[in-house]
Amino acid sequence: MAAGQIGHGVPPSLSAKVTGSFAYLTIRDRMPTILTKAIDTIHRNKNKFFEEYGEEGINAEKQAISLLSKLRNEVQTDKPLLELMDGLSDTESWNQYMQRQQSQLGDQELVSWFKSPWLYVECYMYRRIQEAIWLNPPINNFDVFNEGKTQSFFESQQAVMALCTYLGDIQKSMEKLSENQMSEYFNKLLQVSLWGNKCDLSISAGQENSQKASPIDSLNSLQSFILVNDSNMVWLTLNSSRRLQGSRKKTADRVDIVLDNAGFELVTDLVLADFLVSSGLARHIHFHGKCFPWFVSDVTANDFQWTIRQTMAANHKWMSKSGYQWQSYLSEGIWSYHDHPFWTQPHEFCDMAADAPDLYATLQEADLVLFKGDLNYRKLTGDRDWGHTVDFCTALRGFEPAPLCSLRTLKANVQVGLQPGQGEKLSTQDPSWMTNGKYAVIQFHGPKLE
Ligand SMILES: O=P(O)(O)OC[C@@]1(O)O[C@H](CO)[C@@H](O)[C@@H]1O
Ligand SMILES: [Mn+2]
Repeated sequence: MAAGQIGHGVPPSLSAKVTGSFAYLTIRDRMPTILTKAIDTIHRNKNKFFEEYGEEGINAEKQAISLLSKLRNEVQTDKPLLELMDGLSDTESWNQYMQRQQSQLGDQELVSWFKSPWLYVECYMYRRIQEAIWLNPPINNFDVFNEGKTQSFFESQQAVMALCTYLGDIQKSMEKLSENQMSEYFNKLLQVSLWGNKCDLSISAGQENSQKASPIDSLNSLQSFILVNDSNMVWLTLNSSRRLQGSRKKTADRVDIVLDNAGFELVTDLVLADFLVSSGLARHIHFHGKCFPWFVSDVTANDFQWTIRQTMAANHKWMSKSGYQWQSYLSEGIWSYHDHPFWTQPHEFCDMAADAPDLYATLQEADLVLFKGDLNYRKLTGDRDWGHTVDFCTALRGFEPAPLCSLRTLKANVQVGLQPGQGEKLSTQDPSWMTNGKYAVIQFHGPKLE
């Protein structure tokens, strides 16, 4: 059992209270750096704002920068968190969440950056960045993280082409595939989507002169870094709902993908989704993205559409073919993109049923929900100080809208569902195993099928 366990068997939230912890270093170093970069980006776009909006654009740029500099100062000096002032549809809910955090803390101290749960304050920072933009028309549609996202897409072109070619090859022989071959391809594309979450893109052959043009080639050498691999359960879940079709099931087979990052990772998710549909493993895919720019690289509706348009426009046969295919899935309603304010709120997912019952009900319609990335894992497990051998099911604390699977490379120090001794062994071999992005999990929760 983890140190610091509190009542009802639920361990405390990770927080910067613990000096030197990953949460502490993130808030002390990483978050101010992200704010500085956002400020620089706005400043670099000054001329563009002037060309588009004249003096008004320049004034908005100055105002937004001033709000972000103030925010950076609040973080660095551990000021109390402030209520949001922008009066948007989620403002009230954020302010109520702050009250909730305050009541948990008691009257002795105020909710602040280094004292409150890391998950909460980190999410809050991204909402405050957005407030600084939204409060400043006419630049209120500006995405401060857009440049990084598009750059990540362009830098991984080689890997994207290789992946689309691989998908095209599978699809040419799809009719003749045995069950075994099908499951092999499924596992490969699931793992490509998993490693797509490794934000340094080292899986991609994006580097110059690389012989390994395909991310598929790296999979074997990465295999031993997958600490929990429940992909067989995911495969069985997809196949069992296929068998049930037409009998007990009211709705068509549906897989939901709760997206994480734009750039190469999004392409790996689209390729996986294409395979699920073209192989008949799923009939519909619902993608879930963010309502506004979030955690630097997360997918918004704009990023989603942009990525598909870019793929269509590529000067590469298989890549553009994939892009056109994806566009037609969307226009035929086989694929759909959804966003919901809950994905850009700070709640642990165990709160979803009570705090976003409509979203919970939507997920309940899926046969399988894939959660991409580290932040989703933190929210699944509540970003708490769980022992490594605690069951994934225990850490989910009742969040089970449908069979679900987390595809995550480890970038934060929460990891459950390991074998006894596994965490200790890793800590000796590689002390930063939980945060260096080298390791990953494919972790499933749902009915156990044979
Ligand atoms: O969810 P993702 O994109 O895989 O990762 C998000 C992330 O970069 O942000 C946090 C640190 O700032 C960590 O949860 C994680 O490292
Ligand atoms: Mn992300």
